[in-house]
Amino acid sequence: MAKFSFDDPLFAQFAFYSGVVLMKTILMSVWTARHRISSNTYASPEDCKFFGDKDLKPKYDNQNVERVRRCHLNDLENVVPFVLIGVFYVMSNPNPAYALLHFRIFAGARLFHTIAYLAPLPQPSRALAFGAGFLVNVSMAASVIMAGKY
Ligand SMILES: N[C@@H](CCC(=O)N[C@@H](CS)C(=O)NCC(=O)O)C(=O)O
Repeated sequence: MAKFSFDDPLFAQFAFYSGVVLMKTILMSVWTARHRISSNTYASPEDCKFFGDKDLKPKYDNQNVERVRRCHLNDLENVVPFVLIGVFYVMSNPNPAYALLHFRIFAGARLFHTIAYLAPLPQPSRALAFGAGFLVNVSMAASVIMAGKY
């Protein structure tokens, strides 16, 4: 069966979970914009002029906006590596059940990380969610390095 085709169940599962976490990451921009508009907090003079009144000045210290931005950045630090490593991981012929477990744990951990960050939930809930996703990425990267060693 051709690799990198949706006929390959492992690739289709990887694509599904990648799509979920990438969609979540993309939507963080919308969530940031929502907080910016509701609090009149814009980072650039032209945005202040366009969205606010003419005397509005740029602001960088709104706690809600900054929290969503940190959450978005954390997604970029973890979701982008997941998708990149995952491509090589799927090519390395992993055990399908074990691979699916990796994808599910990662997606669940990242969704929970967002809830924990935005709610916010008391620590160590966010740290545990980050740790679970991080370990999945490390495990997949280790498998890729082992499969690719020369
Ligand atoms: N870039 C991260 C690296 C460590 C990390 O990702 N920690 C997790 C668990 S505490 C986190 O949610 N950090 C908050 C953040 O990135 O804003 C940081 O500055 O904290």
